[in-house]
Amino acid sequence: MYDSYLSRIFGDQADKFRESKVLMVGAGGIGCELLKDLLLMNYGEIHILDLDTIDLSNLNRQFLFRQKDIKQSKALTAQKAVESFNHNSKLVAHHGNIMDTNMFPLSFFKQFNIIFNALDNLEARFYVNKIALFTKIPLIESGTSGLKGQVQPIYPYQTECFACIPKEQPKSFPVCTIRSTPSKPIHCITWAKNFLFPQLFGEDASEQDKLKPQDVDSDNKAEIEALLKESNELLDLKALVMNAVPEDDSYVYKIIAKIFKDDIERLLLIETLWTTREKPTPLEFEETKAQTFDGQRLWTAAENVAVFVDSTHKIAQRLKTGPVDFDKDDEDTLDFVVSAANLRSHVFHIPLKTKFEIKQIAGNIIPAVATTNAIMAGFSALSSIHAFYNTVEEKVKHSKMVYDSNQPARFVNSSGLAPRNNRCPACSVTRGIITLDLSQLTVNDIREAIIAKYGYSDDIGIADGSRLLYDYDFDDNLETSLDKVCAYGDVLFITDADEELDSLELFIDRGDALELPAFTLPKAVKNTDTPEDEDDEDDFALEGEVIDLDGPKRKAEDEKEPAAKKRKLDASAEIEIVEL
Ligand SMILES: Nc1ncnc2c1ncn2[C@@H]1O[C@H](COP(=O)(O)OP(=O)(O)OP(=O)(O)O)[C@@H](O)[C@H]1O
Ligand SMILES: [Zn+2]
Repeated sequence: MYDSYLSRIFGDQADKFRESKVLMVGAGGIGCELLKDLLLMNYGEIHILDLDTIDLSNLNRQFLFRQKDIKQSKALTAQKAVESFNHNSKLVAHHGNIMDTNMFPLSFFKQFNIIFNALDNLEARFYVNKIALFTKIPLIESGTSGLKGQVQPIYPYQTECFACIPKEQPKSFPVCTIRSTPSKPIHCITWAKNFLFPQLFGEDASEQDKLKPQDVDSDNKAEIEALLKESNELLDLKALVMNAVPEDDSYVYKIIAKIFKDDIERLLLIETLWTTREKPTPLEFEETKAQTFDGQRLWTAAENVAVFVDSTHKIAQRLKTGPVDFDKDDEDTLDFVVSAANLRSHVFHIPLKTKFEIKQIAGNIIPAVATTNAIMAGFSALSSIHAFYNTVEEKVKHSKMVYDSNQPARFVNSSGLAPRNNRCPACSVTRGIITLDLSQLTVNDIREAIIAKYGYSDDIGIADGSRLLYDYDFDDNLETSLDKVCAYGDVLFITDADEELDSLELFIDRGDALELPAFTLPKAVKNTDTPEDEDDEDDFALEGEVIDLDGPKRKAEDEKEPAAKKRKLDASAEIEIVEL
């Protein structure tokens, strides 16, 4: 009966769902919705993969989970939760990190017809994108951020991949703004969370961590000296924290005096800093009772001192049993960041903020909206029907990118898929899978095999990720067994020193005998232009990020298509301090 509904909606395609195996990566906000949708489409086999366990804060929108499931695996719980639904799909749950190549080697991915991403970070998204390129499996990428959401079907090498359009970098501030001349609340919050907190409570601050002149990128000699003195004295204060005893919190006042008074007085001596800026006022304070206050209202300077003492002393005690990291949901660490940021704001005549406001900023919180997740999961599931057309041309022609905007006139928008960007660091490279037994071969064996297979000259470079294994001037490893220098799941990068043939990326997969992918390597494109974007998809350093898939960098072709302009995936911008 239900099958006939499906056939009415999807026609012949419905049969194909039943014969297909799909992988869903991420069983969070979008994943819970998507799993239900995939079941309703009667997919033959659905693999649910997530590395995490359920948290109380997930329950408001991840509707497959209940209070009793807290701390349980998301993947396994999601599977159990839907088992009771009326469905015909075979379900397989995997509790693990998608980037774990031991658990999920390339052969694991090869069994799927479609991969659905329902992830929340760039690193994993880039990784799955790369896997999709190696395996040529269609990938349906999705993401939401508050009311914004997006679904991008990716047909490897045919359409824009996840790395084709540069991603927006995390918001960053110059180190001098953070350390010497803040002018906005965010500068003070960043200072408290990313500088002061790790300095006082971070794990191995030691002599080696003392700031050296070369670490400070400023032309102002006096400023450099002040910063050096300031941060090296801070390490002495850390000793006070480490040696704190429960009954005595007086050391915290020494910390306050140094950070909010002495350091500020030192900064004031550098006249050049204040020619165009308002001068800070060193903090005058009295010792008060350590305590906390209601987080919805603004605290006075004296109240912030009381909270600073309370939270510092509590964290100091906790350090005795293990490291303490900043976490927006950890009251002590949040109180510390709130009071430290506010005291700094007070000193620099910047408006203070409530604990509630600072929690949003320091925790990079953009509230997740269950409805946006449900809508995008629905489009993600629906997009998969195009993957069943017979020809690539048809698949691409019918597929659409879907995204919403908060403009009431047109909440949901779509546009055709853009072709791949021939400058994309991920999909403009020739890629293949090499199968071999690492323990049976040396670097030289692989070097000779590659040269023979693709017609490179003798002068090639072989790197594993960013580590050089061989080049003309570096042959130390030639006789080294490959299992000493590579692992399954690594990617070998082959370059032609003569620049005759194109570079090549080979994904190392486990196998009995050496097998190299068969293709004719294109001639190298001698590119003399400055690349528009140096953003390497292998640069996995970004976490919690704003992804603006086609912000200002997007080029003319989309100018004609304003609907395709604003596409964001998630927007939990981690704040970074950069040196200018
Ligand atoms: N490398 C990875 N391997 C497997 N699962 C991952 C990986 N990275 C992220 N995930 C999972 O993707 C899901 C994304 O879901 P969602 O965006 O709702 O985040 P969340 O962690 O559940 O919620 P919040 O971030 O709001 O606390 C999470 O369940 C997360 O565990
Ligand atoms: Zn690409």
